[in-house]
Amino acid sequence: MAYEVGEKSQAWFERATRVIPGGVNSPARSFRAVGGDPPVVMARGMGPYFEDVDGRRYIDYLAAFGPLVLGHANSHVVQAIKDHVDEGTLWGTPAPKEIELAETLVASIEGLEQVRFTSTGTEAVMSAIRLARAFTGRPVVVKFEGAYHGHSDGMLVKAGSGASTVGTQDSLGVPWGVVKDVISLPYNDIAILEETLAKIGDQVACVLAEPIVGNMGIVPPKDGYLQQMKELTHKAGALLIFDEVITAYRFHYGSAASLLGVIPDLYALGKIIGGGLPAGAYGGRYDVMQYVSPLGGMFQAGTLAGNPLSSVAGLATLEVLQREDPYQRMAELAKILEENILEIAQEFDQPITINRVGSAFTVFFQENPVYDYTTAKMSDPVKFARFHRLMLERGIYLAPSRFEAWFVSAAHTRQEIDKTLEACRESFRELSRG
Ligand SMILES: Cc1ncc(COP(=O)(O)O)c(C=O)c1O
Ligand SMILES: N[C@H](C=O)CCC(=O)O
Repeated sequence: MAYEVGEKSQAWFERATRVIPGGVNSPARSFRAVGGDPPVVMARGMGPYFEDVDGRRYIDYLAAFGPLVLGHANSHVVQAIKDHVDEGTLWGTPAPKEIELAETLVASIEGLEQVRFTSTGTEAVMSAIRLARAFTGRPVVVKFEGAYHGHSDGMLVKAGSGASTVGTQDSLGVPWGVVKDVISLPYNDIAILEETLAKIGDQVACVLAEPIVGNMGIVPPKDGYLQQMKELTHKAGALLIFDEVITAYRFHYGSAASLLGVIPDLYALGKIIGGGLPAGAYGGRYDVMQYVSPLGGMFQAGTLAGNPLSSVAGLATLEVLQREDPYQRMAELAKILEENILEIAQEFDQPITINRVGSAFTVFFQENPVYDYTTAKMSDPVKFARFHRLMLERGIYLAPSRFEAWFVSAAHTRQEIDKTLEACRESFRELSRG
């Protein structure tokens, strides 16, 4: 039985391709890496479910690429938005909700002494880098292959996520002048970082890392790696930036940095802090943040930054997370998926590796450990594409790329997990038949 995207999805997508390049507003949404377009066009989300425009239901593990830690349309978040929307949508002035959200972030993220809002994670990272360059007076950024830090020019060098599946690893339109000061190193290899900083450390403004990588699939740091990264970075006189756009509030009520015991100089934040509405933020050490305009000479701005509705949705999401503390339950459900998927794959002789941290994991279609971009790329793209389609056919929505995560949300229950495992069993059986 070959899966066919529904007729209404097809019709909507056909309309989309006429007016939107490739029919999608982010390449990560395209199905080109998993057997081709059209993708499914969604009509609504409720709890752990998606419903498409043809009325088909799916269990959702995309979580909109991370923000929806509470699942779709959480009643507390929706009510908070409704309660606030009559006051207006944007003011262009300081406003209570953005201040409350800033206070909440500062109180719960270790080392975040001040914070400035942006509208996206891309801007958050871009601004943190500019700030590090302003503070140190140095040009070079050291980042890691397969990490994704948004789509600002300098970050499209050996990037992961959508950039790695659509062949724009080094995007057209990015001038050499921008990327010549960006160095990409293999993740989890402390010797290479040490060598690099020994050679050119005095030109390095910052070392930028996803502390737990989410964009070549989930790849955790090796023991001691981040601590050594911090020591080497500081020895070179540079700043350490953690891009926690995915990881902040994903694994506990706070940053991954505090879970891992390594606090950076600056953070980039996004996704969960906007509760499903557009938001980003960067911040960290007080002395460094004094360089930000209008206090200091590092200019950064945004008409939509600190958007009242995003602030309200972010605050409501963080309130639920703090009050209900769903993290252990989410991690337990993800663990059940991990253990059973490994068993099922083995039963059908399908070599896979799973990297899981808490409620987020990636199934790599290869049997060796995955600890960097080179090993992540060994995941078989053809098998993943087939698996993706088989799961879709069985009502399970996975991100359409072998380099993304499955996110279990606070709305998932054992019932969805069991249905997912049934679908996995049938899908691996089909895969084993060739
Ligand atoms: C780690 C990380 N940094 C930055 C970004 C960019 O965020 P945005 O898509 O909100 O611009 C993303 C995801 O898109 C991300 O996963
Ligand atoms: N993996 C990316 C972010 O985490 C995907 C989001 C996007 O660019 O659409």
